Amino acid sequence: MNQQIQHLYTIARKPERRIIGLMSGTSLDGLDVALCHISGSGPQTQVVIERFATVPYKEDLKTDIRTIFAKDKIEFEQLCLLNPYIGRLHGQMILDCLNEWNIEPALIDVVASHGQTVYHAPKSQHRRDKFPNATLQIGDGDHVAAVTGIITFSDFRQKHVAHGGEGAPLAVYGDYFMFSQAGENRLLLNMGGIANFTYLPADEDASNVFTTDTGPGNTLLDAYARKFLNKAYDEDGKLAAQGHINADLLLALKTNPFFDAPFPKTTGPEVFNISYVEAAQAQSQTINVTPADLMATLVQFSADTIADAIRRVIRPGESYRIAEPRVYMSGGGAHNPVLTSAIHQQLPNCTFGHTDDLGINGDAKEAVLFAVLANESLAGGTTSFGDRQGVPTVSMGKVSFPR
Ligand SMILES: Nc1ncnc2c1ncn2[C@@H]1O[C@H](COP(=O)(O)OP(=O)(O)OP(=O)(O)O)[C@@H](O)[C@H]1O
Ligand SMILES: CC(=O)N[C@H]1[C@@H]2OC[C@@H](O2)[C@@H](O)[C@@H]1O[C@H](C)C(=O)O
Repeated sequence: MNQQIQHLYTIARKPERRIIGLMSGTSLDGLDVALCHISGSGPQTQVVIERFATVPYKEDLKTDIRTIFAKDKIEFEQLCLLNPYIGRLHGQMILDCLNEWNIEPALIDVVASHGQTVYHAPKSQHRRDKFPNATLQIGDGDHVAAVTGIITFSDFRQKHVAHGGEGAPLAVYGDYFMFSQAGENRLLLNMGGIANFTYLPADEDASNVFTTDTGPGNTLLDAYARKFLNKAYDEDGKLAAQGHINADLLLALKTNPFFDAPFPKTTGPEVFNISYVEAAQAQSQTINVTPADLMATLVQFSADTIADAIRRVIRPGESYRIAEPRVYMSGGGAHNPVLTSAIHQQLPNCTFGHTDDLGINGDAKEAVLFAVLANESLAGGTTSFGDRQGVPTVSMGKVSFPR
């Protein structure tokens, strides 16, 4: 037997694994690196985050990624070059973290690498009959494995697509395994570039669990922070707090079939970008709105579309009806007080917490998700989520051996 397969087999049989989960999201702020101790699998999964760091991306890397990121037309050479480049860079970032944490790479069982999404195209978006749902993540796992010497799981989303899903959100699996709690209706709301939530019913019935994107989280706020402030984001919503919501623009922003589509659904910056806002401004004759008013309106746009989606779950008479949900926030948007208080106002019947209250750092949650998915591929894979669309019972992640 190939020694590397023997090694993988040994790891799969361990009662507890040390897995590094990696996530580089749509905000392009950096690589989230979560070193997790994981035991059990499926609903018995137990995770302890041993270390966590966000390794910030340098400006030139962000610029390189933005040349192809969420763009319909790109230079193919750039895509081809970035694929190994990001893989190697992520590998090096892992080594740097381990060095800082004084942990030998040999003590890590596997790496679970999401890579960088460069284009997301569910069928509802591309609308080209003969093509399936599609999504593309780069930063090839072979390069991560070669640089770190650690077996690497990567490219998690393709199996989901292969079984009819949109390739996202995958949070449904990790959220159910880590956060489902009998007796409490929970909504796990993650606000990254794009916002999504997982519904976890109090009866823990897996066949009713799902995650859906709700639309923009921070992606438009960040785009205009770069434009107006020359900063990566509007820190603590300071600019937004100075503005007034423009009702006409807000209405135009909310006019998009994505918001009426059934759950679960996904989207990305391919749709919600500066051109989208400019089209809404033209349509609502609000091109002269001030930067502060635009920012205030965009925050309200994120808050309203998040709250509208959640209301569809909790409103009496709807099929997903639930009572007294507690909303646990995570992701960078949870640090924006203007955004969070707008959501609180929109959902007066919900109580609010943070995933940190449940033992998982909200900034690490998505990186932890990929560690959990790799753990599931190694040692689990039997939990069924029923026939609900978008939650196929599959093992995810392709294996790259270091040699
Ligand atoms: N103090 C703060 N004030 C305002 N916004 C903040 C603050 N801290 C973080 N953010 C926002 O959070 C973003 C980063 O969020 P996060 O890392 O969760 O996104 P991501 O994982 O890249 O996105 P996605 O989940 O869509 O893939 C920043 O770009 C910024 O918009
Ligand atoms: C295609 C893609 O990368 N989607 C991301 C993105 O970031 C948030 C939201 O959009 C979510 O659908 C997904 O990530 C999380 C980790 C998920 O799959 O659950």
